[in-house]
Amino acid sequence: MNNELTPSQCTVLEYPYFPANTVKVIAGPGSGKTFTLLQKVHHLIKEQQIRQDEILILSLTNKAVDNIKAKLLGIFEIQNSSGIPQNDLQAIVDQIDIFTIHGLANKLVVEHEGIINIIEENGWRGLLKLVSSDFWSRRKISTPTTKNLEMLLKAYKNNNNTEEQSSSTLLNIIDIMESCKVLTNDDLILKASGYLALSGVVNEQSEFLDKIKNKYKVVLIDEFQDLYPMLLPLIKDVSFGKQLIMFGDTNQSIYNFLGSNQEVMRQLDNLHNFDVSKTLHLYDNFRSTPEIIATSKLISPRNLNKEKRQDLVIKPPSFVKPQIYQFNDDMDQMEFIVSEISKLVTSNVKLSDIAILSRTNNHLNVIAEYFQHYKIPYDKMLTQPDWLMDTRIQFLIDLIKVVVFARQSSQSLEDQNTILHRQSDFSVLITLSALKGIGSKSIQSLYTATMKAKLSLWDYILAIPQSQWPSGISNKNKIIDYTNQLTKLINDDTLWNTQSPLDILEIISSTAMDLDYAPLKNMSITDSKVFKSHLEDMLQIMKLCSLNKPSDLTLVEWFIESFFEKCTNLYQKEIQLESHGSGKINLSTIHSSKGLEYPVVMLLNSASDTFSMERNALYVGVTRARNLLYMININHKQFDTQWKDATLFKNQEFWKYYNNDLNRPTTNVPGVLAQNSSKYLHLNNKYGLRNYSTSSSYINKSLYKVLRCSLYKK
Ligand SMILES: Nc1ncnc2c1ncn2[C@@H]1O[C@H](COP(=O)(O)OP(=O)(O)OP(=O)(O)O)[C@@H](O)[C@H]1O
Repeated sequence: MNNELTPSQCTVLEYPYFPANTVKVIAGPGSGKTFTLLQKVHHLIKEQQIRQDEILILSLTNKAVDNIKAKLLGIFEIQNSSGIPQNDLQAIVDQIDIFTIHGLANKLVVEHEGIINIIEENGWRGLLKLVSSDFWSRRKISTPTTKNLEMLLKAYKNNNNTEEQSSSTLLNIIDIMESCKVLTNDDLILKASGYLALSGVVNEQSEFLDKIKNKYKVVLIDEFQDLYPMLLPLIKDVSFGKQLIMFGDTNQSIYNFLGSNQEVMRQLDNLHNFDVSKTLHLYDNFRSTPEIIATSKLISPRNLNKEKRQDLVIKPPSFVKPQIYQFNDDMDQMEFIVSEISKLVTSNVKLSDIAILSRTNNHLNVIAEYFQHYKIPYDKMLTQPDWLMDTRIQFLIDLIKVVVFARQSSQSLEDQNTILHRQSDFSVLITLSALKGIGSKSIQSLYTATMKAKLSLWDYILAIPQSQWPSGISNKNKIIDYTNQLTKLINDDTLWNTQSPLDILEIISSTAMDLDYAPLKNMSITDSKVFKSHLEDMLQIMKLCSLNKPSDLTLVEWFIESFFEKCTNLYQKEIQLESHGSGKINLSTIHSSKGLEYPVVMLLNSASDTFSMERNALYVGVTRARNLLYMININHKQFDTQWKDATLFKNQEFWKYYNNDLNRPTTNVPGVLAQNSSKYLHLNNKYGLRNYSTSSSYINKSLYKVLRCSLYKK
C-alpha cells in the first residue's frame, strides 16, 4: 500500500475550512475513516491555516484514542515533504488535543473542583452496605447487586422514579458521593456540561474551559455512531461555532441500549445552519478480503457501498472464505482454538496477528485462564491497567486516602462541618466495610449516627466514646482497632517524611495485614504471585510520582493526587509499544476492538451461550478481520452450517497473499503444513496440548476433568 488517498478520501481532505458548520463523513469499516481523519488533521495544519492547538479530536473509547495517538505521528512523518526535524514534528503532534469524551469532561471538572473520583466496583460495594435489607425487600429485590443500586440511583437522579423521591437512603448515598467528590460517568458528563453552559467571563483558572470556548476551531469526532443522548449537551457546547467533522458508520452502532444515536445525529446535523452542513461518503475498503466483506454484508442489510465506481479500492480475492465452527462443549472449543493457533504459528503467523473477540469480559476471562494453563502468551485489552483493577490494591489505595484526608482535615483550621472534613468518608466506608465482621447493619447505624452528629465518619469513630455509639453496631472492638491502627499511621512520621515508595508500600501493606484484611491472608501461590506483580506495578507508579513531586506535598499526598493520571499515561505508552509486534495473542471484547484491525480474527461465543450474537456487534467483530476470519458458535441463522477449508494450511497462494498484505516477505511461506511438522509438534508441547489431550491416557483424562471443573463449573 502506498498510502495515496483515494478520490473520496481527497474530497474529505480538501473540503474547505469555515467556522460554524457540520461535515459528516459516512463510511463502512475499513474504508479509511480513521486514516482520513488523521490525514485531515495534517491537511488542516499544512494547507488550511489551522494551528495544531486549534484542533480537538474526540472519540468514545480509550482504545480508539490510543489508536489515534499511536498513528498520528506516523502520518506527519510520511507527509513530511519539507524535511521538518523529527523533534519538531513530535512537538506539533503533542500540541494536538486528543481525548475521550469522558477524558475531556474529566479535565474540565478537575480544573474547577480539584481531584475527583470516578466510582468503581469497590465503591459501589461499599455504598451497597449503606442500604438496609428493608429497602430492598420493599422493592422485591432479594439479592441486591451493585448494578441494582446503580440503576436505582440513576433513575432517582433522572427523576423518572417517583416512588424513590422520598428515599432518605438514596439521599444519603448522594450526599456521601457529593461530599467525597465521587462521581459516576454520567455525573461527570453532566457536571462538565454545566461548566460549559456557564456563560460570561471565563476566569483565569479556567484555562481549559477558555480553550474549549474560544480557541479550538475544528472539532473532529471519530466513530460518531457511538454517541448517545446523555453526551449530546456536552458535544453541542464543545462544537458550537466550530467546524465539526464527524466520521462514522451507523452499522457499527453498538450502544443503542444507552439511547438513540439517530436522535443525537439529527440534532448534531442541525447544530449549525443546515444549508452549510455537508455529508460525504468513503466507499473503498482497504482492510478485509472480498470474502470477509461478503460475509459482513450477510449480517448488515444496510449496505453503504452502493457506489459502482471504477476507481474504488478493494483488495483482490483471497479465495478463502471465513471458517465457521460449532462446538457443543467449551473444552472442545478451546482445544480447537489452541490447536488452530499452533497451526497458524507454524504457517508463520505472528501471535500478535491474532485477535480473539468475544461479547463478554467473563467469557474472555475464561479463555485467559485457559491460555495461562496452556502457557500461551496473551494480552487482554482492558480499559484500565490490571493492577488498578485488583481489589486488594484498591483497598491499599483507599487506606492511603483515609489517612491522607483525615490528616489534612485535622490540620485544617476550617469548620469541622466542611466538605474537607468529610472527604475521607467514602474511603472509610469502603475500607471498614471490607473488613470481616463489620456487617451492613453496623455500617448503616454508624453512618446514621454520624449524620445526626454532623461529623465525618472518621471524626465520629475517633471522637465519640464507644459507649455512646448506637446499639446497632456490633463488633465495636474491630472498629476501635481500625481507628487505632490508622491513627498510628497518621502519627507515623516515617510515612509522611519518606521519599521511598518501597517504605510507603511496606507500611501500608503491613497495616492492611494488622487489620486482618482477609483477601491478603491465605492466598494461593498463584494469587500471591499476581498480587506481588500488581504491588510492583503500584511501586512503579509511586516511583514516577516521586520524580515530579511538588515541594509542598508529601509523597503519599502527591501519590493520591496524581496516580490515576500517571498510570493511564504510562498504560497508554505501554500499549503503544506493545502494539508494535508483541508476541502475544490479543484478547478483547468486541466493544473494545472497535476501530482496530487484525490479520486473523477468531470471533466466538461460549459454547454454552445459545443466544445469537447481536447483529451490530457481530458486524463489528467480522469487520475487524483483514485476511482470515473464524466464526465459532456464533448462533446466527446465516452461519449455522459448519464450513471448514480443509486446504487452508496447504494453500500456499493464500499464505503468500497474507504476507503480501502485511508487507512481509513471501519467501518464508512454509510448504505444506504437516500435522507432524517439527514446529507444530514443538508448539503442541510448548502450549501443553499434550498434557490436556482428550484422547490419551487415564492420567491425562483426569487432568482434563480437573481443568474442566475449575474453568467451567465455578
Ligand atoms: N489511502 C489509503 N492508502 C493505504 N492504506 C489505507 C488508505 N486508507 C486507509 N488505509 C488503511 O486501511 C485500513 C483501514 O483504515 P481505517 O482503520 O482508517 O478504517 P476505518 O474506516 O476507520 O475502519 P473502522 O470503521 O473499522 O473503524 C488501515 O490499515 C489503513 O491504514
